[in-house]
Amino acid sequence: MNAPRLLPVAPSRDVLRWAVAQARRRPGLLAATLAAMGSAAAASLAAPLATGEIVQALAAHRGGSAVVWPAVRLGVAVVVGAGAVRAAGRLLARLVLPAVADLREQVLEAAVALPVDVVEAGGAGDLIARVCDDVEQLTDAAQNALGNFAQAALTIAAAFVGLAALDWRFLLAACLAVPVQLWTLRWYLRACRPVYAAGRTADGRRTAALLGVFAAMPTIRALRLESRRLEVAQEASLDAAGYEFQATRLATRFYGRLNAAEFLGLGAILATAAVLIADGQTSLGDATSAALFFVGLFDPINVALGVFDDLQQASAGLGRLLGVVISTAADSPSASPSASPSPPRRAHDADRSLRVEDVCFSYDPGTLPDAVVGVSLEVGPGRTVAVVGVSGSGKTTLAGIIAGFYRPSSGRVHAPAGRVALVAQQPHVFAGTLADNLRLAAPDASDEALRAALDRTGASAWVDALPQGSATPVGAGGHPLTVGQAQHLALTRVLLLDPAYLVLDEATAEGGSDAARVLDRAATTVTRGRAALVIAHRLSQAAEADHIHVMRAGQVVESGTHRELVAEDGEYARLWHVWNAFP
Ligand SMILES: Nc1ncnc2c1ncn2[C@@H]1O[C@H](COP(=O)(O)OP(=O)(O)OP(=O)(O)O)[C@@H](O)[C@H]1O
Repeated sequence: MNAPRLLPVAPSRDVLRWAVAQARRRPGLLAATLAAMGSAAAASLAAPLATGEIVQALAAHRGGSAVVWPAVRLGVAVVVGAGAVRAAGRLLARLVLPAVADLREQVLEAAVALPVDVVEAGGAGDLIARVCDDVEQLTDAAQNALGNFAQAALTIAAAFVGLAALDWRFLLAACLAVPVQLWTLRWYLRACRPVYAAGRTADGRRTAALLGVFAAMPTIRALRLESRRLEVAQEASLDAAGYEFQATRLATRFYGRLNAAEFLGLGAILATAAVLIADGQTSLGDATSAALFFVGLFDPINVALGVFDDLQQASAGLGRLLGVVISTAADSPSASPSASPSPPRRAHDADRSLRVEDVCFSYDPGTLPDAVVGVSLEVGPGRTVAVVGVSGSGKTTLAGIIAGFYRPSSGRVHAPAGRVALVAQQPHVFAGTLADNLRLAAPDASDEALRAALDRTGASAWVDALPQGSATPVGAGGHPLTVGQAQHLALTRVLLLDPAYLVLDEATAEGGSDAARVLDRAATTVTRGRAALVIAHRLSQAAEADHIHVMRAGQVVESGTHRELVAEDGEYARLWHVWNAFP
């Protein structure tokens, strides 16, 4: 079995660039957030200083009145600090959550635009893990870890300033802990990075394995493959759980080493205090404040280093999310079917034709032969070109390539006037009302516009007969639609979308005879005025087209008008005679 080709991950510099760009978009909010965090950090200095003064007053037996003012300052510092922390949390949420929401939308948009073969190559699990788990992780980190980290960093900086202000030797003593902390952090980051990266990938594989079991349930049951498939899913789950176990073990060792650093630093400060007090170079109050500054560092340091866990994972997730956006921008033919930048639009420009140039495609290069081999064709504005051929000749694959679902392995599709819309053989009906299904193409369309489109394609007759007309729920769990009705709906949606290019893949093939005539008329209405490529199953459709290409084994073997091809007496003529004998 081929290993899945997972979607790319954006490099760290792109992640950083994205984060900086987001911060720059809201400079006022960023400044207010930093100001609130700074106030909270400053307030955290006041409490140890006031406590030191109280200790000094009590030690010097200065009486109860000497402790009142420091006690008041202590109370004010606590209240102001708490208020500033709350304000900073709210401001930070307003700063980062919209950015995460924007990214989520971009990723969803990009995921929908990804070529089908790219999604299939990585397994749908990879994409789902990114769109669900990574977004959740990033939102969580944006709400908690980021704020906690920034606040802790400012509090640490403030405490070091406080220590230096009391006596530079206290600062020096506290700094003894720093090399151990930095070494611990360096060790931890090096050790946990590959574990987290592998863990996220294993999560993706686990999701893919579980999805595989659910998607193939009938086949699994029919072939009695339950135990084998469960084994595969179990292996993937154990693999993912193994990485979580490794991460927990690393975190435990990490906190153990931090405790050792704290012990070292506090011991050094107390020893320094003892020497300085004995020499009369510092007071008991200042020594108390210094010790409290250092003890006050325990929490923020643990928080700052500890949330690296979350920030690391969020940054890995961000890289994976940006990877989806980047890969779509770089690869997706559906975002722009042309490999080269589109020239500016020019009305009535002869160069607005849909051009397919020497396109090849294989569903599994190296294993399967090309399903489309060196196909070239052109569809001018307002023209209808038909593609015909026996089953398996490559028509549907060609339609998928032109619509941007598959990336050609060579050659290119050039669609200079905009996107290519596809009406597939079996269009999907989305869960929602029938009107919702139409509004997918035109979210702002009024009820009147929907009605006009339904009238034009002739679908209003059966839509009005539905229990609640266009407000009838359809799709999964809703009113069932026939394949013909789903195609009719898809054709109506094309009118609302109004694309320059249209590919109809046997859109009318499934209809019964009366329904087929209605759908044929709808198809004619919809293709009018566009460059339309019709994958024609019914040769009566092909006969009306401006030009016809005949495919065999992935190649175009004949081209011409209906009249020319019948006269040529080749493959098309043979198909046409068979069609007339057994329409
Ligand atoms: N998802 C797929 N994976 C692998 N091979 C595929 C896949 N889909 C189609 N093929 C193969 O590609 C070739 C072209 O198939 P395609 O469906 O494009 O032909 P078609 O002319 O549209 O056939 P039909 O008229 O029956 O829909 C066939 O050999 C088919 O078996």
